[in-house]
Amino acid sequence: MRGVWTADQVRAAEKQLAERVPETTLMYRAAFGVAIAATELLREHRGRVSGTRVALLVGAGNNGGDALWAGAFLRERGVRVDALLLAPDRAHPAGLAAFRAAGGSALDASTTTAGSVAARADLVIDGIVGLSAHGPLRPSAAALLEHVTAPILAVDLPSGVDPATGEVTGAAVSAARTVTFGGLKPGHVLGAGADHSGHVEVLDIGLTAALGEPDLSLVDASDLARAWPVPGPDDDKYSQGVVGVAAGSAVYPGAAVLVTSAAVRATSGMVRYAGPAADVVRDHWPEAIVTGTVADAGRVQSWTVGPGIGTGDSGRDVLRQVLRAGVPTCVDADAITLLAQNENLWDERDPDTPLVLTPHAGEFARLVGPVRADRVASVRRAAATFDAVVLLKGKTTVIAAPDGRVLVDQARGSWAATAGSGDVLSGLIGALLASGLDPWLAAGYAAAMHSSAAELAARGAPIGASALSAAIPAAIRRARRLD
Ligand SMILES: NC(=O)C1=CN([C@@H]2O[C@H](COP(=O)(O)OP(=O)(O)OC[C@H]3O[C@@H](n4cnc5c(N)ncnc54)[C@H](O)[C@@H]3O)[C@@H](O)[C@H]2O)[C@@H](O)CC1
Ligand SMILES: Nc1ncnc2c1ncn2[C@@H]1O[C@H](COP(=O)(O)OP(=O)(O)O)[C@@H](O)[C@H]1O
Ligand SMILES: [K+]
Repeated sequence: MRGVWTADQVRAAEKQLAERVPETTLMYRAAFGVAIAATELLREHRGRVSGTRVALLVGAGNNGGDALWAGAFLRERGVRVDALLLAPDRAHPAGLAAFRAAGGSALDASTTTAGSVAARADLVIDGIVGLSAHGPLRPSAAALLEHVTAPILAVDLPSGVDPATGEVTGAAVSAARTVTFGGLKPGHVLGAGADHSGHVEVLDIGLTAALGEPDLSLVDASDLARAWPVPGPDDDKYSQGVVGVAAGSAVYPGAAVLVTSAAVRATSGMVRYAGPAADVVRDHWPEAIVTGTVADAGRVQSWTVGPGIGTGDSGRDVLRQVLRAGVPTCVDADAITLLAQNENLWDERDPDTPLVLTPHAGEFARLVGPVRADRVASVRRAAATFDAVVLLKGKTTVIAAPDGRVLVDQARGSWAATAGSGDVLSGLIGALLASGLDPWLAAGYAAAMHSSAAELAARGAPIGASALSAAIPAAIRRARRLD
């Protein structure tokens, strides 16, 4: 897993390090890394380094200091570097002195020539604001940015992106690449921040070891490869877990088929379907064992309940029976709405039964009120409130455990935004729960595999949920590096 640390954690690590390493040394290391990345981008886009033009957008703090020092290094490589100072009186003094000593030219960003300097650059380095950013870019920085056509290299974070939430509420830098220090920050991986950051490179600069436990984690392909259950020599049809699917209705048989499809494809465990769409499910998935009711389903190691069951009496009865079964359960779609509308249904749950709730934003609002701008905080709170894993869907999927652990899955595209794709996700989660995975990891791994399957299925053109489901084996192969 890749860790993500908050600005406060980075500052604490810096403070701890300050006893041994002077602040200027850290800045020097950071700036050197920025300069190297700049030379790589120049070579990529202009075919050379020497003789190119770089413009620095320099704000009032240390982020601007990093940019100025990087500019000084670039001067040594024969680059013409202009620093556009957004707060000339507060530009980092040592950085500015080093930059000028190296032959860099600095001008007030409010002068009329600043725009044309920004427009002529082969590369722009964004040192406007970093960890201490609040709100969108100030108007002066936003106006300057409008002149830029060259690729932008962001120092630490793309300016205008909220470092804590990834939120973009106005003008913001869209970087081709971001060089950050110590570890990833929430602003790189959440919401619009992920797209604004471009390719993110993490430089240790001596901070990483002092960061402690990450605030959030990202699932990477190696986690999926290691943890995804595949049958071994001693496995049989029961040993990877039996998944129960309580989904669909006479009106919505498709939901039952989609959940079942994902559960069948995710692992080699057995799938039992229970509900009014039994015939339709059998027609599509002869390997599933089907019955008309949850009571007749037999033993399972997990349930997925909700998609297409409706929010009326019959749906309520289904949910009640599943909650009483006492096995790990993925509660999705109509089952979430039922829980929101009938608080007494919570009483049916044995407190030891792990639940994974998988709301989209609308269902989340029904459960606990609207998702706040700080999505992670919202989901963390909900997970603690319900003593359940809560997975909030969207391009950025946030998965929180009741103990506060959070996983984030950032989809590379939005191809999964199609009807029924949530049913596929809940089928995947059910299969991983049945295999015995920790519910938080089950939800996180399922979300990551789901977005990978969406990307593979789409390859640049819209898809339906059936195609997404059909790409699950390819996504598993890709994670296991077997494609
Ligand atoms: N913390 C660390 O360990 C290290 C930090 N370094 C650099 O230091 C940066 C943090 O520096 P600072 O704490 O001085 O603060 P910043 O440079 O992030 O911000 C400086 C000032 O910008 C202004 N500002 C805030 N929001 C703005 C907005 N939306 N638009 C325009 N201006 C805005 C504020 O007045 C703020 O105090 C990091 O991002 C990184 O680049 C590096 O030098 C290396 C080590
Ligand atoms: N804009 C988006 N980009 C990427 N993935 C998305 C986007 N919107 C939704 N998704 C994903 O698609 C799925 C949609 O689930 P859901 O809203 O329950 O749809 P349905 O009820 O039609 O199945 C979720 O896995 C969600 O994370
Ligand atoms: K920046």
